[in-house]
Amino acid sequence: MNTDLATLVRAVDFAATKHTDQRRRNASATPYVNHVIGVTRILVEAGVGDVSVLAAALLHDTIEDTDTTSSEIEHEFGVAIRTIVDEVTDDKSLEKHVRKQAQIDKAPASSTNAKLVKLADKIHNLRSIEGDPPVGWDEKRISDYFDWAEKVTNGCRGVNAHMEAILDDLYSAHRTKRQQ
Ligand SMILES: Nc1nc2c(ncn2[C@@H]2O[C@H](COP(=O)(O)OP(=O)(O)O)[C@@H](OP(=O)(O)OP(=O)(O)O)[C@H]2O)c(=O)[nH]1
Ligand SMILES: [Mn+2]
Repeated sequence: MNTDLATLVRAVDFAATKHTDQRRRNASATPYVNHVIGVTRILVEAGVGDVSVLAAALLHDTIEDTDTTSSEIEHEFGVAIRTIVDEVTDDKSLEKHVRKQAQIDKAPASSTNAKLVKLADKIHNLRSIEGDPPVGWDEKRISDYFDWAEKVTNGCRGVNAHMEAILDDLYSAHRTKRQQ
């Protein structure tokens, strides 16, 4: 089999297995793996064809949200993919506000590949917040997430015009809605 295709299938299977007991926090408790598959689809539709970036997108929440370790990713998928996943992994031992600020601060110096995954991750989260928000999120929490995401994605600009245009539309639609 084509090795790129094999890597992607192994990554989707690895992600589905690792996230198997996790659900999104929306009312219908969507399987968590739908998020990482959706993020990867956004990249493909934005013209990203690098298999390392697409596999890293499939794996991007495994270290942060499951028992997966960085060395396990390296062992299974190699150093290039491990490096991208590490770059988009938050340090969960930090307090939430410190962790959120760190994403803003670290974004501009991230690699192009990590920026691509971050842009797609934020697009997927913002779209799902608008259409099917996490249970208990009021308008203020939603607006705060939009404001924070904009700061992070502003630090990731210059790597993909298609995703940046999607984000511009999401932020401007949200601003219009907020003013109503
Ligand atoms: N929009 C949305 N998000 C959900 C849902 N269920 C789980 N999440 C996850 O929650 C995170 C956003 O919620 P926050 O309250 O800001 O963050 P926290 O979980 O890290 O504390 C995202 O993590 P992340 O993907 O690691 O990205 P990031 O936002 O931390 O960069 C997102 O994937 C859902 O139903 N809708
Ligand atoms: Mn994510």
